[in-house]
Amino acid sequence: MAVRTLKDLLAEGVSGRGVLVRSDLNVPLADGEITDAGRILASVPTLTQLLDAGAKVIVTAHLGRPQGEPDAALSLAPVAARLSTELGRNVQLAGDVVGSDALARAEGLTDGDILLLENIRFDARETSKDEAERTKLAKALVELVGDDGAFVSDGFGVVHRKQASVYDVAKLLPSYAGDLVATELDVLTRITTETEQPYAVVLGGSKVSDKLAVIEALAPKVDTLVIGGGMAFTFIKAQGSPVGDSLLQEDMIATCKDLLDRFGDVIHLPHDVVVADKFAPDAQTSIAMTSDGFTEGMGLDIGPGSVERFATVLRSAKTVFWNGPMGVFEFEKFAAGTRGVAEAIVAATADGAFSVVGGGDSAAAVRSFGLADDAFSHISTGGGASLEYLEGKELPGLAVLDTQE
Ligand SMILES: Nc1ncnc2c1ncn2[C@@H]1O[C@H](COP(=O)(O)OP(=O)(O)O)[C@@H](O)[C@H]1O
Ligand SMILES: O=C(OP(=O)(O)O)[C@H](O)COP(=O)(O)O
Repeated sequence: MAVRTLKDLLAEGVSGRGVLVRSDLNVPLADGEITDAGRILASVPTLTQLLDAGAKVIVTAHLGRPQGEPDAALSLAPVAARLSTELGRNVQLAGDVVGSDALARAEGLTDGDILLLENIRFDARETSKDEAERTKLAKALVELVGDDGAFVSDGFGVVHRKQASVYDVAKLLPSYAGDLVATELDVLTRITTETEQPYAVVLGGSKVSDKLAVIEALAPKVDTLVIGGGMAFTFIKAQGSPVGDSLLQEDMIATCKDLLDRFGDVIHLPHDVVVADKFAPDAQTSIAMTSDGFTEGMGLDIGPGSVERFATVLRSAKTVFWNGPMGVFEFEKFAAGTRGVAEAIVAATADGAFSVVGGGDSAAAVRSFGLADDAFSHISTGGGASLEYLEGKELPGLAVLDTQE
């Protein structure tokens, strides 16, 4: 694959040119406050180089999953403020995505200025399945940077999405991979080409349908597949136990049953879980064995016995990839599973394993436990993107950068 890089663009010269940068600034928020700025910090090197070289930088990014219309709770305003601090420059925030305010601000940029567009997913065309609709939005983005503009794809966490600001726009402008995308790919290439056994993958989190879809391709490649978090309950249900009001992907129960039949020796599921009477930090909790299941409440963490078992397999792994918290770690009562898994991976890393933690919330979790970034071999900004790469799938946001030279 031949991809032009940021270095190539800087060598061509960007002074006075409009450069559209797709970053992944999808950071976790609590009461409007950023709880982990990892993705913002990771976007800084590419942006700084472009600004120092005199580009007029326009950044586009998403926050959460709004339903194609403005949602004040998912405005990028807190992100613009934090990015200003990290860059040491004023980051203007447009009041819209590609509307009159964005256009006026883009026209007003001078060399070395930076503008952040409002949450791109406020525009329904961003995630449309209809290519013509996505192309219309991509064209509006191109208009903001002008005819001699360029596109830098730096949002690694979103390169697995065939979306207007990730994929379609790259067909319309000279396009380059940013430094973050290049760094992340280097690490993932190492995991896939220099994989030392035992190779363990740990999956959890709440994006259940996305992640169940990767297991089929991943299971034959790994020695151990540890499954916790919201992911686990569809498997537990497939084993025949009730799971109360836990996260459940009904239409995947049969698939999970089939996966267990074929990869039962590789897949490790929790045998106990922490059940809460409500989704709240002060919920009443109990431990349920998954062989019995539970009819009331919801499973919000793996149980203590499962933490021990998972930790034992992970401590002896030589390659580990982890995406998705084991429980609702944001509430202290449900953080023990994620903390236990994190500590086991740290111990394996200290013993020489190559470990990668990926995903916005997974990275936030390990930092919230006070574990140093260098306790792991790499903390990736992409969870789903990394998983799809490890699965061997073509990532649209990368494939579109291929110049086939
Ligand atoms: N059992 C569970 N029930 C509901 N939510 C869960 C459960 N376990 C984990 N989560 C939630 O999953 C979220 C992270 O999921 P996800 O976005 O898939 O991870 P990442 O961002 O690391 O890729 C966290 O906010 C966490 O609270
Ligand atoms: O948070 C993200 O992915 P992740 O949870 O897999 O790390 C990315 O910003 C992509 O978001 P999306 O899964 O809503 O497309």
